Amino acid sequence: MHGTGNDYIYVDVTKYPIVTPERKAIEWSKYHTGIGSDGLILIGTSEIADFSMRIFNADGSEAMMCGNGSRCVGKYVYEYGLTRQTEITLETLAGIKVLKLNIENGKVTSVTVDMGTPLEIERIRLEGKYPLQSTRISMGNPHLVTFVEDITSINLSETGPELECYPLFPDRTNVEFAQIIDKDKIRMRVWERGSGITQACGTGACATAVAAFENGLTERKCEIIMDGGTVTIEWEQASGHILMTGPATKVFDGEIEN
Ligand SMILES: N[C@H](CCC[C@H](N)C(=O)O)C(=O)O
Repeated sequence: MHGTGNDYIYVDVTKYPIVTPERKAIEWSKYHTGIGSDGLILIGTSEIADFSMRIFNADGSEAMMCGNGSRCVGKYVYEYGLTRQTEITLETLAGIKVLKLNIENGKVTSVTVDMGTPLEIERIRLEGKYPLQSTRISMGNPHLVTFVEDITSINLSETGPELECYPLFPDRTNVEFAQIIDKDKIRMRVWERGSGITQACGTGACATAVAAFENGLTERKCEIIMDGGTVTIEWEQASGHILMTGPATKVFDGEIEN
């Protein structure tokens, strides 16, 4: 399944337990010898929510949260008959998220996720090879957002891995570059911690929207246009919560030796 092109392998571990998800994420994410994906997402039970989700990047590292993945989990549990609810709570390492499913003809076409509040927001000046004025934001997972005049001038393959491992981030970070198109429209590209350049990043879209508003560049609600598609982010003034709305798409079902 994918959310705006950010594709993961989804496994219902209540039916198909996976003993070494770190290893399987590496093995199955490979494009020529595996399935090919940005990582592996495990759907499970929860004592404190309707379902649980764990997300492993393509390098096997486990992350706290996956925005695009959470939308696809909502689609999965509804369309595979694990629930008839259209509002679902999902336990993640970044806390419980609330999903509102948008259903058309029995299919989940898009999902609105309450991503909670941004945990840390800090403007920082990077020194050295990339002297940048950036904003560090945690959505449960770490993000470094840098606004540029022309996003096509950024060589993400070169800058991404350098900034992912910048000394300020002991656990590495996701890296977003963004260009303001309008007060409610941002073009963003992402180098993801543990997966490299992906088509989109849900938590990264949230971080980008928060950084833009904090820097006075946009309104509280805006579209984040990424390589693989667009999500709508609203940072609610009353609750302080961030709402992310975007598509969820199933590509195929398959079987693989575990
Ligand atoms: N690479 C991220 C996890 C996946 C997040 C992203 N795919 C999303 O949609 O939020 C990290 O290590 O924090």
